[in-house]
Amino acid sequence: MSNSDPAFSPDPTLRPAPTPQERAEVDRALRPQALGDFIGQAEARANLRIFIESARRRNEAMDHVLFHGPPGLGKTTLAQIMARELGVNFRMTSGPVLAKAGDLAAILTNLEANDVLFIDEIHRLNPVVEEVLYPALEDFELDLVIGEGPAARTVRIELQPFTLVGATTRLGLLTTPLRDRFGIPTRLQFYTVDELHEIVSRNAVKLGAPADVDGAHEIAKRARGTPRIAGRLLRRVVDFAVVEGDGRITRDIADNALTRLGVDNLGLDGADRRYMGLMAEHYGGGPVGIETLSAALSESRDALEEVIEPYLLQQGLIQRTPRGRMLGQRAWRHLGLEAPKAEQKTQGQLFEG
Ligand SMILES: Nc1ncnc2c1ncn2[C@@H]1O[C@H](COP(=O)(O)OP(=O)(O)OP(=O)(O)O)[C@@H](O)[C@H]1O
Ligand SMILES: [Mg+2]
Repeated sequence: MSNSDPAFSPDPTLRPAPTPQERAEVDRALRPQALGDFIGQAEARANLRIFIESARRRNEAMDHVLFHGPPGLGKTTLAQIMARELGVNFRMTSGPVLAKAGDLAAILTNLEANDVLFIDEIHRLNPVVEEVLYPALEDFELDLVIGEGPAARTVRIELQPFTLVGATTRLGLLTTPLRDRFGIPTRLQFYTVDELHEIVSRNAVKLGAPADVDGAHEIAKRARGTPRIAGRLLRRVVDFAVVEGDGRITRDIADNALTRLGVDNLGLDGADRRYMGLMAEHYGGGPVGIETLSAALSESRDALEEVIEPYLLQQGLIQRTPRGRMLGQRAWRHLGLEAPKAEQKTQGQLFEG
């Protein structure tokens, strides 16, 4: 519709489908590399900038950082950016991968001074490994037990100072002692539509399919506040733009593509609508327990709590109450259903008490 938009520089070249390797390269190309390229999370970014600069000037390891928040908001990306800005190596592992204390010891003893060690899914660390981590975080020391039975002895190993960056989608599952050892706990927030708009516009150019203002807006507003989803939707819209349009992303192309992919005008997909539809149709809008929803939807409780619910909560589509989940008024409207009278009464009572 806005072919005359100045931000619009058409590149109608048809290109062959990318190989998986090319896709990985695109992923790398889309990941912001410097703090200055990272859009959104203004507060976290401003603070990190100070802490990074201070650590650099003092030539010290930066304090340990914990990133928490829903998937796809940029935890891994920020950890990589931190290492790059600090000018140190980036080592990456994850909670479930570190099965034995020795696995962690091997990584820690190989770190160079001030390196960043990133542990993804840190809430899934084995308790034995976690014990080993405590003195490493506090005093840069490892206490390792060598041998077994009566011959067992403890050796203390000095480590280079390092920065642990932990990431988790489930802050509540972290033990208190582990949580307390992070000097810089940082919660990542859902992105605003304007922030996602900026991300989509930049990435569209990098993908060779520029988006006009309305096209980028349409994708941004349907990306569930999440850059990873924005990236995924953008790629699919590019496919439609290339095959059914002239390679440029307009509002019509984006709207048509996203609707055909089952992403509605709030950005909800089939899984979100199934969740809300079940609550409306079978449980009168709740309250209904998470275990019941999990069984009825054949989705793990974790998937519901980590992936589906955060955005629905943020959008006021559902509420969490002591007695279970409830559908909000907005969800009833979105589903095109009438909220039962009783539902309103229960809600009133819950919020009074
Ligand atoms: N601020 C941002 N600007 C542009 N792109 C971003 C931004 N944040 C994240 N992305 C992109 O979104 C995708 C997901 O980011 P990332 O892998 O860092 O998320 P995450 O929080 O680590 O997710 P998970 O919890 O699933 O590990 C990446 O492709 C990344 O390039
Ligand atoms: Mg990650």
